Amino acid sequence: MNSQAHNAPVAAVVPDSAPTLILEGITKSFGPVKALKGIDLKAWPGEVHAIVGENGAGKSTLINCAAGVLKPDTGSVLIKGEKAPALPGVVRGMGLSVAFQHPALAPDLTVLENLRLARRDLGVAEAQQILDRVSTKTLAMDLSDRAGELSLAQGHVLEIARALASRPAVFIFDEPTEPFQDPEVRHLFRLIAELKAEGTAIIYISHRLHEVMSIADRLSVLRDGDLIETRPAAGFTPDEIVNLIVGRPLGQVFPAKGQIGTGPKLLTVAGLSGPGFRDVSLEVRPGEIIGLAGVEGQGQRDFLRALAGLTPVTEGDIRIGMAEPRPGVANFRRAGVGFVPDDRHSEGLVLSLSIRENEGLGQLAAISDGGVLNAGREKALAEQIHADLRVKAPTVETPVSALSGGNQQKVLMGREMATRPKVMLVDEPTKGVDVGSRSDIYTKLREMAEAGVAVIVSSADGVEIEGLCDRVLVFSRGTVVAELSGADVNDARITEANLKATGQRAGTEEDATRKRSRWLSSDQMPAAILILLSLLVMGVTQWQNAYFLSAFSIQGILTLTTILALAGFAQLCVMLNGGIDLSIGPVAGLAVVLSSFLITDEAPLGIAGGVLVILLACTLIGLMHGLLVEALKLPAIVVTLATYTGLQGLSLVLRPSPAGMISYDFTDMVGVLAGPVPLIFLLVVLGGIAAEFGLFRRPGGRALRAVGSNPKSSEMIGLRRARIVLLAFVGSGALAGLAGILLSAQVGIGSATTGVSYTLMSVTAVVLGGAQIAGGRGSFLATLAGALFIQSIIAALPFLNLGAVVQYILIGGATFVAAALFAMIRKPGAASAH
Ligand SMILES: Nc1ncnc2c1ncn2[C@@H]1O[C@H](COP(=O)(O)OP(=O)(O)OP(=O)(O)O)[C@@H](O)[C@H]1O
Repeated sequence: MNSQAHNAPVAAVVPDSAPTLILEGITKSFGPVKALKGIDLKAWPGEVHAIVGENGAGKSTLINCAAGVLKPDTGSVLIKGEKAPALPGVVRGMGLSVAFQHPALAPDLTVLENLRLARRDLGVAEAQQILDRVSTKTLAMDLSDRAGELSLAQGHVLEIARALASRPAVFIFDEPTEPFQDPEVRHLFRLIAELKAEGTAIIYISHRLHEVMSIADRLSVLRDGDLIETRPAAGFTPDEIVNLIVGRPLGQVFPAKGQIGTGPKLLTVAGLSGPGFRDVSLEVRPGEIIGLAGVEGQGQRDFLRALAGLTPVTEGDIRIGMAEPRPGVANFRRAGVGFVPDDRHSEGLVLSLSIRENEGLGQLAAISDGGVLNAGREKALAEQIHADLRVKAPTVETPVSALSGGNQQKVLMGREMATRPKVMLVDEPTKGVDVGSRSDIYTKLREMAEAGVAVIVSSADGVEIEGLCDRVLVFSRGTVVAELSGADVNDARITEANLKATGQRAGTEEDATRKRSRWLSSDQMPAAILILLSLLVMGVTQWQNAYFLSAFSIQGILTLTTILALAGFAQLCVMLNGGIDLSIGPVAGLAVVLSSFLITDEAPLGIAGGVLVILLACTLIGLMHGLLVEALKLPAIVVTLATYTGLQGLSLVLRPSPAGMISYDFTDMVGVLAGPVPLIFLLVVLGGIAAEFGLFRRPGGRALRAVGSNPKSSEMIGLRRARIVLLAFVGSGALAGLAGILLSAQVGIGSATTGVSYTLMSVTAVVLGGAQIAGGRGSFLATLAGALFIQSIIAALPFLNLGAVVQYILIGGATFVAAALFAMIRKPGAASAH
């Protein structure tokens, strides 16, 4: 249907100004799925244009086309009259920002750094101002908090703040209030009113129709990729909107409340305490749905997760029927607990698997015969859920990553419901779900309660709690402060209970713990610890053997530290992107072999020429790795494993046995001292400081960490991921080459096997330095300190009369301890008080 006719500006709503955003004839297909079928839409300054539609109608796809995240198949996007390309960074620069439905944040970066991804020159004071403008007291965060440690609702606040930081002329909100409660929603609406008054054009997508009705000036309805209606919002009745969205009249959204049975208790919780909540008691009888309410972060979510066996309980009992499940989530599941977490992406679904496989994961035993999966039964199960919850996807073989947000939620809900649990725990049951499917989910939960399942729901949506639940526990500061039932289960009473009870969690002790754990989890902390450990190793060895700390051995340790640090830097470049470079050793080895041809006394190009040629060759190897990883989408480990063997072979062909003396002039040059310290060591320290500054203080370094931390989000906010990955590999090749060139001066002869051990040693230095193998975190200075620690141990052992075996045990053990320590310290929430 042609939407143009409905899309003209309406004088009562819009003054006669030009639209800030014009979408013209946008079409977009994903294979056979026609997500958008020729959409025309305009947004005017000072207007809130709401877009509603059922799950999979095409809302997010439309927004992604407007933001340049997706390239429309046809049609154009005009911002302030200018045609916008499909490049998110450019589109943002033209004045369009999106607060995405799934926050596009880099979890390993701080709040401030995430804000600066949107605007490089953002000062601390302004960043704080922006954050204060978006955040309520309950969801407040520090600029120095890591994004990965924030709660889901705080993540949404940061997402909105990030979009606001670039001062957009068009501000698109894609389901911004899903994790918000009433006070946060009201706060957001005040912000939107201010933005409207400042002349921002606002596009607002939501399934919460009462919110849409209260904020929208104009409303568009999308259905199946068509824009079927655009009118001033005041012209719609709620029933009419529902009818347009769902394509059928819906009647009652919530099913009638239940008759609470007198049967045996389904779930008994007595005096339960755990992290975030204390002394909670509850009995659930057949036929009732229990709601958990409270301001964000008051313990209700922690309590629900404890009931799922996810967090350890410190005191109290949980009984399912008469049985007491053993600790651990697997035991709780076996005892009949179904759980739907609020963060479906990180905890609920396996995005790369199909709908069928995700549904099957819920009951692997039931769909297997003698340990072999029965494909037919799995398919039948998935198709049943698909039909029951009206999941919108071509087939059950569709990967979950290709579903719209609301449909993903239905897949997750369906999986847990289908396990026929005795206790059904649901955190945000209808997050992102359209009004029609909400009704289906509520009906299913009610049917479960009536069939004798203990149903407990935690929700930020007061309307949902009021409409669905028979009894509500209101949480504040970790305890239940009110229990409401019958007619008292309403939004007003819940809010009243919240207001009466909620205080801020205070405490200088908590702040001190936070500061301490923040330092412990900082990127530079490993450097300090490793330097101390290295000094300790050297001190103990000197104490045992007075010959150890001679000028000669100090120079030896520092020279080898320099070489290993360079190899570590090379590894770090790739690891920050979430890859691993197995070829570092062979590249360094090839550089040694090439040096024995090009940096000799008879070298044809002179020393400088030889060094340059070798560096160029190694850089090209890095470039080749980057191109292969990006063009063929192969994992770095596969590409560099292949070149590991290839380069090693090449070195052996060039130097089957050690030969080719390295020029003494060059060896002397490398050995130049500044006092007792080799000059190259000082240079590598300076280089490490500069690289560290670049990594943490320059936009390029921040982009590198962001890409490693969350590649998809980085692309959505306009970082050139492919280019960054390519540059990282180029850097890696060059640095490994430089390490090899210096190594050649150290060994003095061309040998094909000299460099090989540097692959594993470089990984060790980087991991000791606290880098995250999955990408996003690492430190050049800590890698340098890691290299110093390793070389100190290697140098010390002969002086302590200990063999090489001890060296392997010590370094291996230290690496293991370091990795375990970092994993523990950096566990989400470990450094956070939220
Ligand atoms: N990357 C993708 N690959 C394949 N299909 C996709 C992809 N992204 C979206 N789709 C499909 O395009 C259609 C529109 O999806 P979209 O996410 O735009 O819906 P939506 O209106 O935002 O839904 P929701 O309210 O659930 O968020 C859906 O059928 C979805 O499955």
